[in-house]
Amino acid sequence: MSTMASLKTPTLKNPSLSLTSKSRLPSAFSATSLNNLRFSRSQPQRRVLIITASAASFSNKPTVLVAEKLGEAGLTLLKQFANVDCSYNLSPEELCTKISLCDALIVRSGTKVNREVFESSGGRLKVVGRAGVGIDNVDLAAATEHGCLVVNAPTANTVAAAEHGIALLAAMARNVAQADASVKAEKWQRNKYVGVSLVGKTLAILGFGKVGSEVARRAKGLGMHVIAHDPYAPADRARAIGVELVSFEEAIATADFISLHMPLTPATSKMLNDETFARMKKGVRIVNVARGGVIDEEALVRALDAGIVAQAALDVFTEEPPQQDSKLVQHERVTVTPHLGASTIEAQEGVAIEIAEAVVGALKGELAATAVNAPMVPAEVLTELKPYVELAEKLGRLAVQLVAGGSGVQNVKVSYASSRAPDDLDTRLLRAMITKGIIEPITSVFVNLVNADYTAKQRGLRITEERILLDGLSENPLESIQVQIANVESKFASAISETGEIKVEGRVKDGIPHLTKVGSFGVDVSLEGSIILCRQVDQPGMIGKVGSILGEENVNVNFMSVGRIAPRKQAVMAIGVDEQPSKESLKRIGDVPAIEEFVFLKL
Ligand SMILES: NC(=O)C1=CN([C@@H]2O[C@H](COP(=O)(O)OP(=O)(O)OC[C@H]3O[C@@H](n4cnc5c(N)ncnc54)[C@H](O)[C@@H]3O)[C@@H](O)[C@H]2O)C=CC1
Ligand SMILES: O=C(O)C(=O)COP(=O)(O)O
Repeated sequence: MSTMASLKTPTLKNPSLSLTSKSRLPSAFSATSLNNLRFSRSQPQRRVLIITASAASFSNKPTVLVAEKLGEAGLTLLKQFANVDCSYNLSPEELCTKISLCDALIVRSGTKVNREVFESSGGRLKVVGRAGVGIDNVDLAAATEHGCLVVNAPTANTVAAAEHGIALLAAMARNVAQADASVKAEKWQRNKYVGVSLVGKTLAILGFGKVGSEVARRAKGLGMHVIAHDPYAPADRARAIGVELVSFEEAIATADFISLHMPLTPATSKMLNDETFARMKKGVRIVNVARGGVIDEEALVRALDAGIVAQAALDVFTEEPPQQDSKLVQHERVTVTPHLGASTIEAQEGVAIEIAEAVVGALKGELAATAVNAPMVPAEVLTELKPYVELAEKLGRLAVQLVAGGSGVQNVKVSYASSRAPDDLDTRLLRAMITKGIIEPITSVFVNLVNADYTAKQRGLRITEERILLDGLSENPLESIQVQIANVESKFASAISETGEIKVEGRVKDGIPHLTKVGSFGVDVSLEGSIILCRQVDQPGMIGKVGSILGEENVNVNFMSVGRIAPRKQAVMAIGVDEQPSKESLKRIGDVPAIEEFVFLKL
């Protein structure tokens, strides 16, 4: 590595590096990333960047494909921001054809959003909104690989699902559906439909999350003894509603009724099977408003026929709709509904609003609070981290532009100096933005919070993080962020630190990100436009000379700062500019005799 490479280094070979990468993006919204700060302030340079990137499409509204019925309130919200295409009952082929014209897709449980959908989108699809909880119909791995955010609506249908669970429980215990069909068939079978009581019976809730705990609360009101199994549920939440958390074994062995409320995952798939049915209390009754796949349906038929399971009430099925001749559906002791758990007027309005807000927010570039395949960061933390998110991306962007052509970037070290305890500072967001800043200027890949780690890994980029714990208490989550790129040469030799890495450091001042160190030189320039870094022999009049070259071309200088080793020795001058200087002006700056090297960096 040469630490004194190329005195009088020429200007950046391709000063429009980051523009070029953006202009390859298929949609204007790709350019917004998950960080909308660049649109929020009046920063001429950045506005130019976006407009140049995709002038035509930026003026257009994004297109949202709503592939399943969504409440009116949600549609109204969407229409204020986007072109909304409500196309229900699309075949998989039709969905794949349409998707390349869409920036967002909203589905419920009836649409399979598989890998083909993401591949067919040609990179345009930026958000999939699941208007409900379960995301087992969305291929999350494929979404993440394609940088597509998946958001859901996790809370608005909780009560509806819990109420349906209770409805099924009571209807099953008293044979309501069977008796209803019998009366309508002009029979009057009072002895046949004698039921069982709920009071005093043990109900085991499997999956003590949002729905499970609401079912528990209601079942307690019915006088049931409620136990629950959930490996991840906090015991105090269970205790608070008088529910005992027990092992899976104890739950299934002691329950008179079992109600399922876990997500469908590889771990929960066919959790109830021949083996587990065999360990249940004879005559157990089962309710499933979670997902059909958590039960081995053929095993359930066997358990019903063997009398192990007395009755089942099912809202969900492995295949939806199930086959007409399904033994399970047709079984006399099975009550079925067509996936109605979330289907109340109230829940559907709530879900529609929840998902519309999440999708619009994501399209605007805001960080989603209900992201499924990206870190979920609480809103208050997001607000606090916002300027640091911008700082992180810009430091990454600056650091990579300092790398000399031909040196592959592989090892990046990020140091966060903070007085917060490590648990109090979530750096995933910052790491993702540094990754974005590093990768985007040198590739055509679009990086966001969703695919940052995946993209870094794909490209062999290793990002290690270090926490520097500062003494004392500070209101700021972070004091500074430092980005170092190891084992590379720099086109601006002064950016190489004493230890041989390219080093840039920054901090947030009054809500604005600042560059505070380049190599071993302290500087102070706000990261708001682009930057010219010059190394010079420290002497009076330098700021004036460079300033007047830029002034002649009407390039507005927003900040200048000089960091020197010692008076009249070497110094690094950082100049923040609002407009991009012409090549001629940059050359004239390079020709100033005292300037030993310089570089122009786009933010
Ligand atoms: N039928 C319908 O229309 C509706 C169905 N649902 C389904 O209900 C289920 C629960 O939804 P929410 O309560 O909102 O989700 P949630 O995420 O709040 O709760 C799920 C709970 O399951 C637990 N869990 C995970 N693995 C488990 C395992 N191996 N054993 C036991 N528990 C386990 C989790 O720790 C979590 O506490 C989901 O599958 C969802 O898709 C939700 C709404 C409507
Ligand atoms: O939210 C869920 O997980 C549900 O199962 C509800 O599904 P739906 O939106 O009614 O197709």
